[in-house]
Amino acid sequence: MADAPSDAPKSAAADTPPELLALRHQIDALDRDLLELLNRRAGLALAVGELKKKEGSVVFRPEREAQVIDGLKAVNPGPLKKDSVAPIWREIMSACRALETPTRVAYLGPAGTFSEEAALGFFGASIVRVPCASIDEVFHTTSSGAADFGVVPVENSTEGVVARSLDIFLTTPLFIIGETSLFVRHNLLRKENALEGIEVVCAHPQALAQCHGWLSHHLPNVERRPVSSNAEGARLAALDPRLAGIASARAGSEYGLHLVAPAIQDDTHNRTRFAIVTDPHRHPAPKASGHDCTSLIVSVTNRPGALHDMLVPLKRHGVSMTRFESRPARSGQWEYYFYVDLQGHPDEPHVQSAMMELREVCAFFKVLGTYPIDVK
Ligand SMILES: O=C(O)C(=O)C[C@]1(C(=O)O)C=C[C@@H](O)C=C1
Repeated sequence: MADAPSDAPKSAAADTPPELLALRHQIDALDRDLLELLNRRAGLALAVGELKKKEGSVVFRPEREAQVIDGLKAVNPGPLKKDSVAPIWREIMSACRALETPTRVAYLGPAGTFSEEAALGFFGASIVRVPCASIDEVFHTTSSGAADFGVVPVENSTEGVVARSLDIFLTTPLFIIGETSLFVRHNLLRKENALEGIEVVCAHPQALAQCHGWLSHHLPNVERRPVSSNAEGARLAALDPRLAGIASARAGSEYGLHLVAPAIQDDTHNRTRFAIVTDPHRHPAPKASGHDCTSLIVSVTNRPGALHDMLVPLKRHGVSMTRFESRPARSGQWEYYFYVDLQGHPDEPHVQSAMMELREVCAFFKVLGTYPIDVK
């Protein structure tokens, strides 16, 4: 006779093959060891925090965090992938940092923007989020002291520079202490799971431009409405079924929208680079980490050979230029500001000499910051 069905739920273990159970047992034991080790690490971070408080020095040390990650990647024996090291240790250091002091980070909000994702990617999740309504507000919130750091987009691999950020860099008292970049995957989001019936697509102008080809092909007669951020577009789409937004999948789940069409950006390798800014009166420039970048804005007077003269000191001292961007100076004279990234740190003698000579030939010379190159 068959057994009478029992109402009692079967224990998960009863169904699990013994081999799997044994492996999970080992994982559980290691997780407890890891937790113990992480707590010991957190205790040391707390002691570092006390020391820093006594000395009156700042908690966040981007160069130290970059060195910790670089060092671990170099000795990682696997099978954990090298690329997994940075995100794991960023979170560990974020949690340790939060024990020392809260880190308030301003970025272009609302919740669900790529800027928020960049902030979390750089600082880890243990931060106080300060979403702002515009790039201008991110700078303002950071310089007023309402946030310790600001995260602003500076360039996109499809669309080029983020002009507003570069223009503000010209006059802001803030400086750059870090950089991070993100793969930007745009998705069409909507309340209804269909393309039919969409009357307006709302997104940040950069996102509309990055999806121009897809929109022209699939929604040729639909209005494209620029809004302050992609997450704002998603928020609006959640309020009105005639609207669709273009934003991250995270923004879609944040606002309860269907992902009607995934990855609609024209360039599959679409990346955005962000700068991390802070107030130099409250935070010192990062020390040399061994893999650094120095960002400058310079201009030269409009005369034959001026640009060539600018490059000579870099060549003479063997300093690589990894970025060269021009923006009109708005003088009406066809004059330009050049946004230049140099490889290295001003504490390195060859970089210092090149910068001193460069300053001599420039009509305008501003150091935007020096910081560890993004470690992934
Ligand atoms: O080494 C320090 O200065 C610390 O405060 C510790 C620690 C870490 O967790 O490793 C935390 C925050 C800093 O940004 C750098 C590193």
